[in-house]
Amino acid sequence: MALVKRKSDNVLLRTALENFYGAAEEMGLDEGITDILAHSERKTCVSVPVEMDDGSIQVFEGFRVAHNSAVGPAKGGVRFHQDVCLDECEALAFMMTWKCSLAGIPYGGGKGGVRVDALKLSKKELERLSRTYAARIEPVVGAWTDVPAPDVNTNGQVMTWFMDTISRMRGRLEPAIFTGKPIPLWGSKGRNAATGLGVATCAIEFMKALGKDIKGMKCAVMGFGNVGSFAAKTLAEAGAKVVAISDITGVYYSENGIDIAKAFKLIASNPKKLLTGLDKEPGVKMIDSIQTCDCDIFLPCALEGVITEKNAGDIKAKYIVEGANGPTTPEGDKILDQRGILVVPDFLANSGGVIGSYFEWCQDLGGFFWSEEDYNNRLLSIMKDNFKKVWDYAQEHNVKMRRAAFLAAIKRVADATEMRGVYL
Ligand SMILES: NC(=O)C1=CN([C@@H]2O[C@H](COP(=O)(O)OP(=O)(O)OC[C@H]3O[C@@H](n4cnc5c(N)ncnc54)[C@H](OP(=O)(O)O)[C@@H]3O)[C@@H](O)[C@H]2O)C=CC1
Ligand SMILES: O=C(O)CCC(=O)C(=O)O
Repeated sequence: MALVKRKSDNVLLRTALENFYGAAEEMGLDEGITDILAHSERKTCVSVPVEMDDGSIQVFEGFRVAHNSAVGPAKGGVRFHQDVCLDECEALAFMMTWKCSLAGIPYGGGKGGVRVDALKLSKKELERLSRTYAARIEPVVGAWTDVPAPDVNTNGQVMTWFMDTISRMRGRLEPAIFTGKPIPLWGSKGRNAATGLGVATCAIEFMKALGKDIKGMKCAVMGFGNVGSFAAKTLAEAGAKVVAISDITGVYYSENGIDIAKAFKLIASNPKKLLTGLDKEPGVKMIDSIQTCDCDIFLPCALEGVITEKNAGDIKAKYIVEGANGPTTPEGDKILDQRGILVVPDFLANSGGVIGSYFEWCQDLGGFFWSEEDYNNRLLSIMKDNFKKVWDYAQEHNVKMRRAAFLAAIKRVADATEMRGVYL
């Protein structure tokens, strides 16, 4: 029977599936294996009732998806955001499978989330939400089954509530179920900065591969959360000029470069970690769109679907390094390609986070912790090797880096699936 391709109205799932099917077809992947890999192994939906501070009850929707575990346990973050839905979690879990495969680490893909405007919750409400979500997904997570981590609006504190709740339920400490934990609680020195450091390292290696120097290059970083802030910091430290940064309060631009250390101080002093007030700094002004601002390298590090057919034609950057998951729609991608704008794809550029989580998981299982220097040296060495692998393949076969990365990533999972058999 001919392969019936899955479709979705969700932009992220549609993008992920289209990219996957395109690569699977190009590599001549068996249709049965293609169909297995186009589906998720497990999709869990839970309700998350929370007692609010005013005594009322609100019920939120929660999800956890394990896309594929042929290579190893599912691995991927948990997102708290008002747009979270099952299709979005599935798309992100799907992309985690390819990310872990490309990175050469022993995991499949997972992702989860709660549909909630996290910024509207008090700390106590956030704790109750986190603990109830953890309790409800308890049957499907574990150090050898599915290992969650931070993503949008979750952090080390949330991972601690998750870990503590499940440890209490199981009557034993379960540190290796969650990564991205604080350092005193079985976390790793280096994990907090790992994703942004990896994104910036890809940008630096990218410029090197093109025979250019990152020093003085104008960079615009969208999103100043975990990924964007450390990407901007690393780029600035490497001598790049970070001309624009943004968060939900707007886009801050300075042609002389934003003082990233000041931006860090500002978010540290803001209860919601916002950049409010940065425009009061000398030379900084607010602009409308970071996507189309004047820069050499654009690094989307916030949310998905921000480069589309509506703005891809106006992008001034010549290079894009995708820190966020799924920032470019297939239509946007086509326009970037026609315009000769080169893109380092998300699941290569932002893989430093999950590679760092893998280090933390290894350390938790062994109860032996590394220095930050060891952690970063290993991380950078893997990131540079992986960038080179994808770059070289793309050059040799005259394909885009996104296609090259998909081809390499799918092969490892398809081989594992075939060798283990389809009855997983
Ligand atoms: N954390 C990790 O280790 C990894 C994360 N990723 C991906 O990176 C991306 C960012 O994640 P992460 O940094 O962890 O999330 P955070 O929650 O730490 O930060 C998200 C940032 O995006 C900003 N943001 C949200 N909406 C908008 C918008 N419409 N315009 C501009 N900025 C916006 C937020 O602003 P504000 O603070 O004002 O809300 C915040 O600065 C996501 O796609 C995530 O899946 C990928 C790999 C690993
Ligand atoms: O650290 C991890 O396990 C996963 C991080 C993540 O969610 C991602 O890479 O998108």
